[in-house]
Amino acid sequence: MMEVVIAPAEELARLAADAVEELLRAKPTAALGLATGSSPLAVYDELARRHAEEGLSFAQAQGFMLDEYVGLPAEHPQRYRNVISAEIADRVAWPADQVHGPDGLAEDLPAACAAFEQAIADAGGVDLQLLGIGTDGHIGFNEPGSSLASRTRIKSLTDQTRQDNARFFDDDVDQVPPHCLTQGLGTISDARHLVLLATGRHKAEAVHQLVEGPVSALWPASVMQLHPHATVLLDEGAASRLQLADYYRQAYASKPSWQGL
Ligand SMILES: N[C@@H]1[C@@H](O)[C@H](O)[C@@H](COP(=O)(O)O)O[C@@H]1O
Repeated sequence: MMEVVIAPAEELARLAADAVEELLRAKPTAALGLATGSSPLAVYDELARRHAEEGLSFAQAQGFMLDEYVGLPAEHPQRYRNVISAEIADRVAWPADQVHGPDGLAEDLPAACAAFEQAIADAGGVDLQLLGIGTDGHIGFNEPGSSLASRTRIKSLTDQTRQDNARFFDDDVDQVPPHCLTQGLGTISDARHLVLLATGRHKAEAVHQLVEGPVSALWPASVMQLHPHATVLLDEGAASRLQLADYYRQAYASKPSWQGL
């Protein structure tokens, strides 16, 4: 089932944080899937606040990153492991050995991908996966053309994605690595709950294809239509091309208050 929620960005971040908090309070050892990019930042801010002010604990939780660049030096601030440490893990005192990612510096990259898949399996699978979406419809770094059944592997980034991410690399597209490791669409789909956040009109076409397009490798996020529990959190801009927006609003407005995401 896919649920679409259209609300102001602050409310979306609170809703996603509520889902994480509810999970952690019920299952302190839960496995959380962590996304990079701008989209989840407000969620991480809210989780950090709840950790500091309300005692929300990540001490027993496991974290699994979605993706990583290949070859960025260990200390590079844009290495996703460092981004995740700075944006969430360090702020909530999450023990570093409980936050896992595919190793973009490994000599043997396929072996690193397999080890990461094994770590997810050993943790019993991901309970809740946070996601953003690229303007070309990627989730993780599963670019258009990705197999809907793919597992963690090496991918080449599209020019579009490298241009989109150049803002994190001094606006210099040549500094954006051409390759990455990413959870596959099959890996992501195995998570028990998918929570995707998208804000801004530049995401509107990708969001329309995700929610209302045909399920197709051309718009990789559309694989979420096959998921039994997917939540899509959108602001007005990101929702601006949805054909059934009024229906989604009505369904959410009439939702029983006891029902979470
Ligand atoms: N690899 C990441 C994705 O995991 C992210 O969801 C997406 C959107 O990024 P943003 O949230 O900054 O728009 O692109 C990045 O390249």
